[in-house]
Amino acid sequence: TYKNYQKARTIGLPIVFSPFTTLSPIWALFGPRLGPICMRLPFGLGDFVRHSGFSFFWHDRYRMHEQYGPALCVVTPGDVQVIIADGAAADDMLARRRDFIKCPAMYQPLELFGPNVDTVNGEAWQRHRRLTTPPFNERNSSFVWKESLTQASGMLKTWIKAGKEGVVQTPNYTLTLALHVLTAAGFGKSYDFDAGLAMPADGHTLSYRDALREVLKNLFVSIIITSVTLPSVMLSKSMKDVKTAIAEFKQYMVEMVEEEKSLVHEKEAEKDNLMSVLVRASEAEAGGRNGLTNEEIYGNLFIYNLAGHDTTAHTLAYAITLMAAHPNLQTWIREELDFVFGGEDAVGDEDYEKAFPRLKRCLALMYETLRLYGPIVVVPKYVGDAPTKVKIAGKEYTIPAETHAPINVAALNTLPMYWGHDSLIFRPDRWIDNPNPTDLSTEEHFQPAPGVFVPWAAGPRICPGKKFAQVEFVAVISKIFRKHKVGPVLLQGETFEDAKKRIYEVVEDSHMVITLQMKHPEKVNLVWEEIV
Ligand code: HEM
Repeated sequence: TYKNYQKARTIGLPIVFSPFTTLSPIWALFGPRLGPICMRLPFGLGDFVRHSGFSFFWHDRYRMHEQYGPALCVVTPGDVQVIIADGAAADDMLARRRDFIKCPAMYQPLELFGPNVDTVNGEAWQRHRRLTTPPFNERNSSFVWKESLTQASGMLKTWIKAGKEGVVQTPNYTLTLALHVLTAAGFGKSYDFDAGLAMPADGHTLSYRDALREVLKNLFVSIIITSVTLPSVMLSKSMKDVKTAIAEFKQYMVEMVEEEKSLVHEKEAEKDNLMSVLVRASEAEAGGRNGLTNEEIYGNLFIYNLAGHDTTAHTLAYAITLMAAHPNLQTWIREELDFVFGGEDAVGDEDYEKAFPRLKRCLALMYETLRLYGPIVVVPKYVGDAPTKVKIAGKEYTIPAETHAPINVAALNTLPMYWGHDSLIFRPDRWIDNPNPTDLSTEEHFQPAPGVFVPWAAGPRICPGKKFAQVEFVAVISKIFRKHKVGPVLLQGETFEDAKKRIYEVVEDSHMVITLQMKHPEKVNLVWEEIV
């Protein structure tokens, strides 16, 4: 710790201590239980919890920066972290991918099917990025739009069927929806929203969707199983199921990629899904050293699924749960839906090109949900082999080699200096400039200063699925709120105001499980009704 303290002192930022290193498995395991207990210790002894682990960053929001300033150093026995919540510094760091890399030790576990665009740095990243970004084109967005509408219709039907008892566990539904959008728009495999276990393909024991769902649901176990060879007797039944799902999913990828490659050679047209475009982009370079190996293709196909699933699904779940607390916001969104789909120059539901750009309030709802309940709480950057300089609040600092430099997104999203004194209040209309109730076509989105609002990161490593997620979110919201409304099931003797308070308790009681999610969504059941 003393060595790390000396290293931190050279930086010149405020210093705090934590007994747990950034990647500490012990704290990852016990922190969620021990953290809240430690925080009650007297004399500020448990203060370290606030800067130990991403769940705690989220709960703290901007407060540690109010206390220590735009950046602080956390010294632990294993490393030094410089936590940064300064918009201009974040913008600069995100633009400099060579100076602020992804920590190899942190991302390597995500290579369970192969190296991919999310895990590599340097020249390798450039090659992966060049080939993995073309699939996210407008043809694909149009596909995402249509599939999201279809899935949302199915989801809404199930919700209406739940009647007055209400829908329990809204995130389970949005997870299914996001999975189905990915299987279709990502890989050309469509499923009905309420399909039970799907038929496995020939030679398989699980369907593609069910294999993928099992791997995503059990990511930690999947990582362990793929990184250590454990004898079969040491595996529990559920671990064996995960192992089967991993093998099945891999086999599906092998088959899909092989088939796509043979289609390329038969000169069959490219399809709109991510896999088809990725395989073709890579094949176009095959033979040269610039293509992707099969392992790299599998790695990227998996990372599309991993990065695109929980993120979008939980953002939708938070937005819908919060909307249940705000009937006035539902009216506000519906005003826009009536304007776009029912007004004088009405747009057809399926017309992605015309509808999506006009649904500014729907996208504002996504922005506001991401601001307060975004799935990614920090963007974890790392200074590699050589020290580097960064300007924080106008003053230059040198960050030593091998130092973590997480960008505190949860703090940037809530600092009153950027968002005003109501920064912790959920208010989607803060994103709309020129509000004019009589002419919605003049509404524009508010643009925060560079680096302040970076839920998808920014710069060269910005999330390539940003548009995919936006299109999916907006399509779903436009479908479910067009002719329906949602509210909480009231408990006995409860008023709507009490239920609203309960909703806020549930969304605030969140934690990080790779992404941010509610701990107990089952504490608010939601009733869906048609508007008559
Ligand atoms: C609301 C939804 C989403 C959010 C908030 C989000 C956020 C992010 C963030 C913050 C990063 C940078 C992470 C880092 O640097 O450590 C990232 C990277 C990435 N995201 Fe997303 N994402 C979302 C949806 C998606 C979707 C739908 C896909 C694909 C279908 C996707 C694919 C990726 C990939 C492949 C990367 C790695 C890019 C690179 O390192 O060059 N994401 N995302």
